[in-house]
Amino acid sequence: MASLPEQLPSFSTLLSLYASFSAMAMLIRTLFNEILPKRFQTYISAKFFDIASACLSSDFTFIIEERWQAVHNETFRAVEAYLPTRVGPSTESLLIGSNEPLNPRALPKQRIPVDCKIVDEFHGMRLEWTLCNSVDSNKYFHREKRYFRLCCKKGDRDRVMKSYLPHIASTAQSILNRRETLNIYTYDQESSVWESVVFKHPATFETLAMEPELKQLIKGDLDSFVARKDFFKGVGRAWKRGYLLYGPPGTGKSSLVAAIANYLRYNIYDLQVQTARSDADLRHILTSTTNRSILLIEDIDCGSKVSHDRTRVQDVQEDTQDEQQSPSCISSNDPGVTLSGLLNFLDGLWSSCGDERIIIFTTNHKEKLDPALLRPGRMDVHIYMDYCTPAAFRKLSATYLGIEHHPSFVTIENLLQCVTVTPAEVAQQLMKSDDPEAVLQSFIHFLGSKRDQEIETGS
Ligand SMILES: Nc1ncnc2c1ncn2[C@@H]1O[C@H](COP(=O)(O)OP(=O)(O)OP(=O)(O)O)[C@@H](O)[C@H]1O
Ligand SMILES: [Mg+2]
Repeated sequence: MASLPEQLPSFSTLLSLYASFSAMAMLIRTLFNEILPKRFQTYISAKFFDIASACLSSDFTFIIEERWQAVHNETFRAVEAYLPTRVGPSTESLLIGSNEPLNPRALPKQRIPVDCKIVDEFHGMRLEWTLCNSVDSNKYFHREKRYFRLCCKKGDRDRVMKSYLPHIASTAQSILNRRETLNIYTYDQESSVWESVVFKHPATFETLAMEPELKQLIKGDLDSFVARKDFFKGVGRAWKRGYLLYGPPGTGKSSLVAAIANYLRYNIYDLQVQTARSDADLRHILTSTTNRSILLIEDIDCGSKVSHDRTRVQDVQEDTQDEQQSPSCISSNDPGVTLSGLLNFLDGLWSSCGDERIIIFTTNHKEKLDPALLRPGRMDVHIYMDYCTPAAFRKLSATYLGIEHHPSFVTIENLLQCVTVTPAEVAQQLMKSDDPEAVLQSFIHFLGSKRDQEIETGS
C-alpha cells in the first residue's frame, strides 16, 4: 500500500497555518481601515485595481503628450497631421471648418475632436487613437494639456514602436511638406496658447520691389539654409537662421517676411515680446512653437523691455513714460522679458530646442537696439530695406500697371535719384486709377512736388 510522502504537513499543522494567515489578514485589514487615512485607502485600492487590471488586460496604451521635456512634441505633431487621413466608417465625430465660403471645390478641412475614437489598421494590427484633454492649473496658471492615447494589443507593442510610429513619421512629413495652407499664430496670454488663423498674404519674391541682387542673395541664403541640415549638425550649430530686417516704415519689411513664409511654406509665429510676463514665460511660449516655422518679432525696438537688460524697478518707473509713447507696451507688475532671456533663445543653450527655424526681427531703428543683439553671428543676416530705387520702381510698375517700359520712366527714374519715397508710397500712387498713362503723369507730378518740398525744408 502506498504511503503518504513523509514531508506532507499534518492536519494540525495546516490548521495552525490557516489560523496564522487569518490573523495576519485581519491585522492588515484593521491597519488598512483604522489607521490609514481614507484618501490613502482610496488611492491604494485604485492603484491595486489599476495594477490588477493591467495584468489581466491584453491591451497596451501609449500616451503621446503635446509637450515633451518642456518643448513641443514632434511625435504629437506628426500624429495630429496623420490621423485626419485615417478617418473611417467607425469614426463617430469630426471637427470641420473653413476660412472661406463653402464651395464644392474647397471642401472644409477636418480635425479630430477631443474624445473621438479613430481606428487605424496597420500590417494586421488594430490601433485605437483618442485625443484627450486635461487641465493643469493652480492659483498661478491654467494650462490645457492635450495628449493622444494609442491602444493596441500587448503583443503588438514592439511592432508599434519599430514600424508603425516610423510609418506615421514619414507620412506626416510628406503631408506637412505639401501643406496647402499656412497659418499665422499669435500668443493668447489668457489661455496660454498660440491661436492661429490661415495666412494668405499675396506677397512673394516675384512681387517684392527691391534690388534684384539683394533678392537673389536672400533666396540663395534660404535655399542653402533648408538644404544644409547635415552641415549645421556637422559644425555643431543649431539648425536656425536669424534675419534682422531694418529700414524706414513702408519699405517692405513685413512684405519680405510674408514672401519668405510663402517661399519656404513655413508657418509664422508672430510674437509681441511684451505679452510674455517673464523670461520663464517667454521660454514656455517659444518652446510651444513647432519646427519648420518662422518666429517673427516685429518692431523689436518698441519692446523697450528687451532693448536693454534692466531691473524690474526701472521697468516700473519707465512704464508710465513708455505707455504714452507706445500703446503696445503693456504695463504690469510682471518682471517682463529681459534681453538675456531673449538672447538665450537666439544662441544660448536654449537655442538648440527645435529644428529648421527662421527667426526674424524687424525694426525701423537699428541704432536703438542693444549692441548685444547686433553682435556678429547673433542675427546671421542684416538686410537693409531701402527707399524706392529705379529698379524697385520698375518692379512696382510691372506689378501694379502691367508696364515694364515707358518713355516717362526716364523722368521718373531721374526724380527717384533725388527724392526719398518709400515703395509703400509708390504703390499707393500707382493704385490711384486704372488708366496707366494718367497714373504715370500724376506720379511724376507727385515726385516733383516731393522734390520741391525737400529742397524747401533742406531735408
Ligand atoms: N519692397 C516692396 N515691394 C512691394 N511692395 C511694397 C514694398 N514695400 C512696401 N510695399 C507695399 O507697401 C505696403 C506696406 O509695406 P510693409 O508693411 O511691408 O512695410 P514695412 O517696412 O513692414 O513697414 P513698417 O516699418 O511700418 O512695419 C505693403 O502692403 C506693400 O503693398
Ligand atoms: Mg512692418
